[in-house]
Amino acid sequence: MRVDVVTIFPEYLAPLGLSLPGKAREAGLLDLRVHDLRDWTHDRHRTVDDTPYGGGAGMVMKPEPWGEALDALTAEGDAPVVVVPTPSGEPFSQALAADLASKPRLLFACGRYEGIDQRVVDHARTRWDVREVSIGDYVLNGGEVAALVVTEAVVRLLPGFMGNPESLTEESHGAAGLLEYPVYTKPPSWRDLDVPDVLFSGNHARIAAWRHDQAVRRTAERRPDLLHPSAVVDDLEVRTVQ
Ligand SMILES: N#Cc1c(-c2ccc3ccn(Cc4ccc(CN5CCOCC5)cc4)c3c2)n[nH]c1N
Repeated sequence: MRVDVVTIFPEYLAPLGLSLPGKAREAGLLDLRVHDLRDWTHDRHRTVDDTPYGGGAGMVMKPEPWGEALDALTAEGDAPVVVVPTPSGEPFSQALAADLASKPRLLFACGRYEGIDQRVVDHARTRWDVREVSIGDYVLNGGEVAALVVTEAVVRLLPGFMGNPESLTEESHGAAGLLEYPVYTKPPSWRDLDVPDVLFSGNHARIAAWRHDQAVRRTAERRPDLLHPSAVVDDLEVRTVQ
């Protein structure tokens, strides 16, 4: 997968060179290219913003640099999905991450200030698959954090990326749609807190049942919205009503 990120803060994307995305790049699974939007300006001050039509606080990102950047970056290679982080976007989800992971190329348009001139998105929609995405109901100062979040969530789903693909199926918001169960490691007792006995039983069926019950319990308590409406939570044991 090729991922292009266009931003006025290229250094913001440095963490993508670390940890898992970094390994993906070394393994050739991820071709990450970060671009400075100001490379597509032509004035002495490398201007990317201007005052908003209609008045209001703050500044808006000018369309011209974005148009030139998208033209240049899409002149070669696969047609990208253009991902535009925005507070007004579609909520990012594991399902959307899986959809994006199936694409050959993503191009993140990271805005700042009060956002990007709407005509940039409108014009992009005439040429590419555009996804306006929000990573949550809170306000950030720009799209770079979202690009980091979406890239990590997508890259870890790429075939051959995770050492143990089985771990992907057990995850929260994964196939089961439940939150993850509690995990433990050595020592068996720590500050008078013991690891649950079932995990020492060697009985894999019992352990699996205990883990499922813990996941159901946790989901019912913290994220009941993730439980299917047909599910009946009885003593925190979820049974789907036939
Ligand atoms: N993903 C994601 C995000 C973002 C995000 C993503 C991209 C950009 C680019 C600029 N900003 C700053 C910004 C803040 C607030 C507002 C709202 N406006 C309403 C009308 O009055 C003016 C203000 C707009 C732009 C961004 C924020 N925030 N939260 C998420 N989950």
